[in-house]
Amino acid sequence: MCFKRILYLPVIVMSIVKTYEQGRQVHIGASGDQVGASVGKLVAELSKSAIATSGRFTLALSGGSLPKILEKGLSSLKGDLDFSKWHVFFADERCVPLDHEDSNYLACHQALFQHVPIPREQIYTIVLNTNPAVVAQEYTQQLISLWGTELPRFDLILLGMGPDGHTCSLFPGHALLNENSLWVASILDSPKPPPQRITLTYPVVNNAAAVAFVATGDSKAPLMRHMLGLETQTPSLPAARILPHNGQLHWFIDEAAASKL
Ligand SMILES: O=C(O)[C@H](O)[C@@H](O)[C@H](O)[C@H](O)COP(=O)(O)O
Repeated sequence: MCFKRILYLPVIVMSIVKTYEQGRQVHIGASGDQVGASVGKLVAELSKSAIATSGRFTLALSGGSLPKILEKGLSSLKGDLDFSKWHVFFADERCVPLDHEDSNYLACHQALFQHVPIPREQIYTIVLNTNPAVVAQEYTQQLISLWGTELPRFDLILLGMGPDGHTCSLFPGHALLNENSLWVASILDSPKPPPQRITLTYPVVNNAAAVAFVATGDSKAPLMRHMLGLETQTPSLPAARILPHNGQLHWFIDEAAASKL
């Protein structure tokens, strides 16, 4: 009797990676799960290489949909990563208590921090004050506690992009787009609620060793050509002005966001 051997191979569907203008690496995933898995893989790789060269991994996280997408990539972060060497900041944060439903810290806690052993004192959270400018000054001191007076150079900053082209809390047409001296600025009139926030500024974000945007869904599709340098718009939208001077720029998007490329 002849038995036919059937080999069942796991189907590993990888994101498609393409290179666009000025070296932007675009990773297109078929689903949110796949986008999350690819982002998780990058975080794991950069964590390992940063810890090998400098003994620590400095990361900044955003709010919006990013934490939940990152959660989908958690399995890439389990394993041999040394979370005791992680230092985590927020690319922007809403001026609300840490246990408020609008807090980016809370969203990141639920999606990531509660699952991995990052020392709590190495997760740099805002100290709330009625004056957001004071919150920004205090947060700057927290950056100084790690980098001294040198311009911070994050190993990785994870960003989202709003359908209006904002990123961090840098909104189109806002005066903060011209902020060149502060590392962390406050905003009182964010068009996306809540209105009071703090945000890293361009000098810090563009000094990162790597920046990765995570953008999914149809609402992001009309902006992608501009974001990847294929179409100019004057003035450039805030997210399109993120071009690290001496670092990598990644975009992790799903097929919906990629539909107009
Ligand atoms: O705190 C915030 O509001 C964010 O940090 C913000 O910059 C966000 O990343 C974008 O608005 C994209 O949000 P979505 O991913 O939800 O579209």
